[in-house]
Amino acid sequence: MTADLKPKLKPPVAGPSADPRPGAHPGSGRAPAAHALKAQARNLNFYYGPVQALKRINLDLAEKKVTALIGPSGCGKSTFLRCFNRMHDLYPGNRYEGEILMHPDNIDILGRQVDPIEVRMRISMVFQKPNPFPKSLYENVAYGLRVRGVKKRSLVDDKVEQALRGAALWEEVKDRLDDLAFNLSGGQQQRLCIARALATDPEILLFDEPTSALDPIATASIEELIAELKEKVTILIVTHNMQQAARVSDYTAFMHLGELVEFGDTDTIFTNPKQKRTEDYITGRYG
Ligand SMILES: Nc1ncnc2c1ncn2[C@@H]1O[C@H](COP(=O)(O)OP(=O)(O)OP(=O)(O)O)[C@@H](O)[C@H]1O
Repeated sequence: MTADLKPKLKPPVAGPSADPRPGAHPGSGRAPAAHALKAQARNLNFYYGPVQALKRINLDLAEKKVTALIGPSGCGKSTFLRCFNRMHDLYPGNRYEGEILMHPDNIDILGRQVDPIEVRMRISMVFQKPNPFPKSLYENVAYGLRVRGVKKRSLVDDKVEQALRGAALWEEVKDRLDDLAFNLSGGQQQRLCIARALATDPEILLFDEPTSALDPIATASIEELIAELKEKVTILIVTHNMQQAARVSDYTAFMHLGELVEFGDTDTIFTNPKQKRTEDYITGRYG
C-alpha cells in the first residue's frame, strides 16, 4: 500500500456475498464468490447539490475482470464511475454517502483522510474523447510519474516504454516520442491516454465510453486492448453500446434512475435478465 493512502480500517469483509444470486434484488450487485474482489460500493449515494444522482448502490468489482455499466441516458453511469477516482471532489456542493472499499487494503477511498490524488494514481480514468495534454507523447505518459515525484530519467524512460507497450502503441511511436500528442490520430490519441493512465501502475482502470468518438477500426483496437489489459487490471467501463458491453465485459450492471437495477454475468444479463426494466432496455423497448 502506498504510504499516502492512509487506511481507514474497517472490519474484514467476509467474502463477496452471502447471497449467491447476483442481482437478485434491485440495488444488489454482488460478484460471484469464485472471484476475488477488487472494490465494493456499499450503500453509495451521491448528490449534485440538492439532486440525488445515485441511490444506495451496492456493486462488487471482481478483480481482473471487466464490469460494464449500461443504462439509459441520465441514469447515473458516469456519476458512479467518477466516484471511483474522486472526480466529484473537484466541484463544490457534491456529496457522497456510503463507501467504496478497495481491496486487499480494505480502505474506504471516499474517506476524508484519503488523498484524492493518490486515489487517482491507483484508479485511473480514460475519458470519452481522447484528451492528451498539449505536450509531447513522452511527457503525456510521464505526467503521472512526475506528479508522484519520480525523477530518475532511466526509470521514467522504462515506465513510459512499458505503458506505451501496454497500450499497444509503442511500435507506432517509439521513434517520435518528442512529437506533439495532437499529431496522432484519434485512435492513437486514445491509446496514448490509456498509456498515460497505465504509467502509474493503477489497480483499477475506469473507461467512460472510450470509443464513442472513434471509428470502427480504432474501436476494435481499443476493445482488443481492454481484453489484454484485464490480465493485469480491474476494469469498469461505461458504454452506450450494448454490443460492446457484450463483447468486452465479464459482468454487466444495468442502472436506471440512479439505481442499480440488476447485476450479473454478462451472458445472463443479455440472454436471461431477471428484471423487466433490464429486459425492456436490452431489447430496445426504451432508452
Ligand atoms: N454537474 C451536475 N449537476 C447536476 N446534475 C448533474 C450533473 N451531472 C449530472 N447530473 C445529473 O445526474 C444524473 C446522472 O447523470 P450521468 O451523467 O451520471 O448519467 P449517465 O447515465 O452517465 O448519462 P449519459 O449516458 O447521457 O452520459 C442526471 O439526471 C444528470 O442530469
